Amino acid sequence: MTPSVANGGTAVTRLWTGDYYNEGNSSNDSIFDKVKEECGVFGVFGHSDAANLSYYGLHALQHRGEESCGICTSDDGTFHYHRGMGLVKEVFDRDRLESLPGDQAIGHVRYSTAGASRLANAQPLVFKYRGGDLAVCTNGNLVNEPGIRKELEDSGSIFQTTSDTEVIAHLIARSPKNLVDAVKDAFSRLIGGYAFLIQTQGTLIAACDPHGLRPLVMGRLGEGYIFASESCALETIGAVYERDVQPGELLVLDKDGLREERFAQMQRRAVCAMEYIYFARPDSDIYGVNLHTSRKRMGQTLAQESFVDADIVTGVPDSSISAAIGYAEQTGIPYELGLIKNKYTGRTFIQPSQELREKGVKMKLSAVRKVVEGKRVVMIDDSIVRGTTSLRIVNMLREAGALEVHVRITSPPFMNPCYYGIDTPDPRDLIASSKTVEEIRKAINADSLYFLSERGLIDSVGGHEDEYNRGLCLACFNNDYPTPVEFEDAKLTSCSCD
Ligand SMILES: O=P(O)(O)OC[C@H]1O[C@H](OP(=O)(O)OP(=O)(O)O)[C@H](O)[C@@H]1O
Ligand SMILES: NC(=O)CC[C@H](N)C(=O)O
Ligand code: SF4
Ligand SMILES: [Mg+2]
Repeated sequence: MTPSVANGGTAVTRLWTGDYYNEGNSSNDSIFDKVKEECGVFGVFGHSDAANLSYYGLHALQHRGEESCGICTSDDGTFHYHRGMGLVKEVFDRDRLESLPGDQAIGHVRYSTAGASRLANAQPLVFKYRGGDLAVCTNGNLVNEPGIRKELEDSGSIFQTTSDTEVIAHLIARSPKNLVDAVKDAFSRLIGGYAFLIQTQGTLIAACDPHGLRPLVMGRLGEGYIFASESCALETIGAVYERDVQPGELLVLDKDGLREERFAQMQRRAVCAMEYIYFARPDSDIYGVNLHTSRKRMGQTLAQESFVDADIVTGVPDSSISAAIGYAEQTGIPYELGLIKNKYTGRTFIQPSQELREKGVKMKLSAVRKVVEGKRVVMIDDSIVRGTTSLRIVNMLREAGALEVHVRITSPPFMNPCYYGIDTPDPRDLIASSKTVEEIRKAINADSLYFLSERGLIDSVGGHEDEYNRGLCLACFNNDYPTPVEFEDAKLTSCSCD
């Protein structure tokens, strides 16, 4: 699929690699080989240690984005900020944090989906406008951003970045209304999946898209308020979880305290299923559902749907360990540590060539020969995207002496691109888009292969009261996108919204 984007009557073609989604990155094709993490946001309001808390909060969210990070504080009406390429612990040190005073902050860890991975696009983005200072950061992706950007540029806007996040700042700055109404109007124009934090001197605003595609939680630390993409970041700084930011909701904090507002009615709720399957940390809860527990249930459900007689169950670390425990518990087959992940490998995707990438995977994972030798192994992983990881791991287990390797995947076949903040490869490279399950089994050299059913996935996540298929976004599996994703001649053409 090559979607196009409306633009006042002129169709703008959106390409999948290089052109729009990651302009400037196309030469480094290694970053397109996987479904990649998204971004993480973190915010503090009313706590004198805002920068340090943001540092620890972002560190807890590091798995959501390793390319760049930043923190912007507000101290008595003055903004202080720092952004850099790399990990939180590389970009910030004690001196740097001391240079960011204030009792208010927003921070970000980035994995780019729109706009190249470079310093200019690192977030929070910071601006001066007629209302003073303005900082914004987001996790997600704005599907109709190119059209809005074009419209703004045509009427004089000069963009500082190629990040989709910047349009919100322009929309706010151009509005004659007060800040909160300007923000509401701006959000009502955006289509996509997002969790936004917006800061001005004395105000912090948190908002979630009308479908709740991207998670955002609020907690309390003493008198202060904390926002984070995942609840694990609250736990890390000793904050107490209070609630999830609801789809279409706008939470406003200022000198008068917390105000709960809406910019849209909640539409079809569609929380990203991949958050539950893969992205979020197992110690996080999303909408009250713990990630480890739901992944364990996915393993149990997989076992009910596709039992196979074997000697050991092993999970691909780290994301599939919970599911492997569930599969083992359900079947009575012992769970074993058949695969080990090297903690120090880090960002394997930045290695440039295919050859080095393959070495990178070997650097990252190894089979434990003494555990798998002579055994029939059930190997659990969360997803097959291109199929390269599964093939390598199956071969690794065989080379270590496994007699049989049965692959069980805790998601349905990944067949369609994501438009909501997950970086997916070119749709033609998604192995399930062109191969049957049996063909994939052969391609990854497995003795058997089974993908968790959509029904099984929904039941395993649980906690979603909506009717079948209505509480989760499953579009990368079933092509049912909760928002329009194609724009042509100013007409929305692929709307599956209610
Ligand atoms: O079919 P593929 O294109 O190979 O992609 C699928 C793999 O990618 C992810 O792992 P990854 O190694 O990226 O990172 P992880 O260590 O966070 O699981 C995912 O967990 C699968 O294992
Ligand atoms: N992965 C994300 O959530 C990315 C946020 C935003 N679209 C960017 O590319 O900066
Ligand atoms: S398309 Fe897939 S990855 Fe994207 S939001 Fe929906 S479930 Fe998540
Ligand atoms: Mg993996």
